[in-house]
Amino acid sequence: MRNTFIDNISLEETKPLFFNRIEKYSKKETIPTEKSLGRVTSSPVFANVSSPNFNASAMDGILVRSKDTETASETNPVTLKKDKDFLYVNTGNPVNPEFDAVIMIEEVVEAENGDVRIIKSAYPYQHIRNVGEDIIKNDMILPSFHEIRPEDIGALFAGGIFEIEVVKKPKVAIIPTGSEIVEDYRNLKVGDIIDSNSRMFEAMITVSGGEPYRYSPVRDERELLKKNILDAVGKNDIVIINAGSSAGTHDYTKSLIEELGEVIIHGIAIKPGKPTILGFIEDKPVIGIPGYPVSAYFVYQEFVKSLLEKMLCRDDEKADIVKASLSKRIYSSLKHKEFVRMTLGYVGGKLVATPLDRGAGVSMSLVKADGILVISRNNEGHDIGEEVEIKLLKPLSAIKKSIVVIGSNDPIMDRISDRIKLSLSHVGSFGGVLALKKKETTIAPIHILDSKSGTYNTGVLNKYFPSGDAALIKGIKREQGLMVPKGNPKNIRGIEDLIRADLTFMNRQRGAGTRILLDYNLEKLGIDNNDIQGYEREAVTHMAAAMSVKSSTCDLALGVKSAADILDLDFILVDYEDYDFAVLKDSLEDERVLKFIEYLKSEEFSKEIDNIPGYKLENPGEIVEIS
Ligand SMILES: Nc1nc2c(c(=O)[nH]1)N[C@H]1C(S)=C(S)[C@@H](COP(=O)(O)OP(=O)(O)OC[C@H]3O[C@@H](n4cnc5c(N)ncnc54)[C@H](O)[C@@H]3O)O[C@H]1N2
Ligand code: MOO
Repeated sequence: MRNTFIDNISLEETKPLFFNRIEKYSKKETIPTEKSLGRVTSSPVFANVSSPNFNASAMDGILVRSKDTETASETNPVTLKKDKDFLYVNTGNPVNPEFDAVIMIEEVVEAENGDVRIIKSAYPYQHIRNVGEDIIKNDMILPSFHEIRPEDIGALFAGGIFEIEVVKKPKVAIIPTGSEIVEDYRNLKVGDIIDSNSRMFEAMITVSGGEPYRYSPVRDERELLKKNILDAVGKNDIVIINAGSSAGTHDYTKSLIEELGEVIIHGIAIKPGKPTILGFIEDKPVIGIPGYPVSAYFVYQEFVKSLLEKMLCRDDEKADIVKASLSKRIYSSLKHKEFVRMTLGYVGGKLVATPLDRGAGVSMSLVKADGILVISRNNEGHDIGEEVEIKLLKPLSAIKKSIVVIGSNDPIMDRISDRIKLSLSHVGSFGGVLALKKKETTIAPIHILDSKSGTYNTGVLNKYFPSGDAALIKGIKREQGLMVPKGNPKNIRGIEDLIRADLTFMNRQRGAGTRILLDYNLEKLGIDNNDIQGYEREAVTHMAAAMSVKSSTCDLALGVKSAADILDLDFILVDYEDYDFAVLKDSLEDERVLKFIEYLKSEEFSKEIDNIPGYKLENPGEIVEIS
């Protein structure tokens, strides 16, 4: 049976319908204070003892009676008799009740007979810490519903609190569902998906102050899922059911929540996360979270995190927001509110935001994201260059360190970014040149062949930066060639074979340097594009092109050797090309760019390249001026 009806209610309208039914969580437990980090107090905590609980010297020196010192001055020093008028004391020692002040040892002149002379009077209670200076017995150390921090633990111990009553961690059951979901990565069969979401939920629940309880993936069988849901509801405070939320034939979550309790919402106007289900069974919140990892992340953030915050009376944590200029146009549908993962970086003092992959299945877009752009439901998107607000996922100080790199893609960039923080966006060589022109990137990796001169990269910069404000940082030389299945079963020899009727090709997108190299070679050989099957099909990265060969979507594609190697494909060399870094001359003074150049010139980089077949170096880091 399919779920046919899915609501499309806004996130803003949904929240009160759900959260108004959630009550403050009242279960408590007493735990050792040293184990209380991150826990939430259930009631105010009052001190058992004062700190200090005696009058204590605040300095190393002598204990005196202040009235004995009243007349002391440089011209009229006062002598204090050993054992009678003063006692030696160290910082923290109790103050003998006979005395009422401390003079620091530096201000004391010691005579040979053991007496001392002082030249300054001491006022009553000078350098004495009174009983309870820090904490007085019965003072409130922490209020209720306070999240305990390391400094709180210190104060609790000082106040004699060795055990503390805290709110119990709400128990959150995670039930991953789907017959395709497996727990082991070995022997993966076609169709198997590793259960990654429930591992992410476990960590998120822990961060939110809950106690996760993860079930093993449940096969798509209605009765089995029902049994697991009932078990989870019996033992937990919140139940998350992952996947099976949509309209598939095996999506039982909604009908089971309906059967066992009540469904409040199925379908929210957000992307990703549309088929979310919110309901209650035995008054316990039950949330059906969509299966795609990115949908799972956002639905957790919007509902489960807020739920735990509300139950634990924690402040809802609001991300910091920054304004940034968009480096790409973003379209969005009026049907939903959208959460777009973005990378951020400073280019010439301006914060630039670039969207990452928007697919709900691309969990790496969350790993790479510096922030989130929320596009509201009544908004069709944003223009290139428009100023937008981004919710930060990383501190701005970390974002300031990274260099924005927009342009052509090469697997070597990931390796460089392991050393020098790069914020990478792959738009092809020409996209990089245009981004540089518009000052939206600091570095543009390019490999553009000038078909007249047969040289790389300088031609295009001469053309686009005629006033000479660009420069080229020499990068690497890489082998470009035909990627074909292992063993080259169709016996492909070179570019000339592209017109063979038994071969289908996969091209790269317009503007990609690899495509220009292809066209250059086709022209040299006098081949017409129209004679190539698949010329119009486009992959956006070398890896995507290699993947299409690996998955038999095509017979061959043009790309770099490293991509072919990663996927264990055969490779037929076409040419070496120059993969260099275009920059604006100004940024040659940017500290981050200087570090990048230094790394290209380093022994470490040269060793790294030596280990990867298909690359060679010729003066990496050298600056070529564009006249
Ligand atoms: N006809 C329609 N089809 C779909 C709709 C729709 O409205 N009409 N909505 C789409 C949207 S949007 C989403 S989101 C998904 C949600 O699907 P389900 O929640 O039913 O989840 P599945 O289809 O079972 O899985 C989706 C995807 O996620 C993977 N997955 C599932 N569990 C895990 C896990 N524990 N760890 C990692 N990955 C997991 C699963 O294998 C699938 O690839 O429905 C669309 N379809
Ligand atoms: O809304 Mo679904 O959550 O896009 O992938």
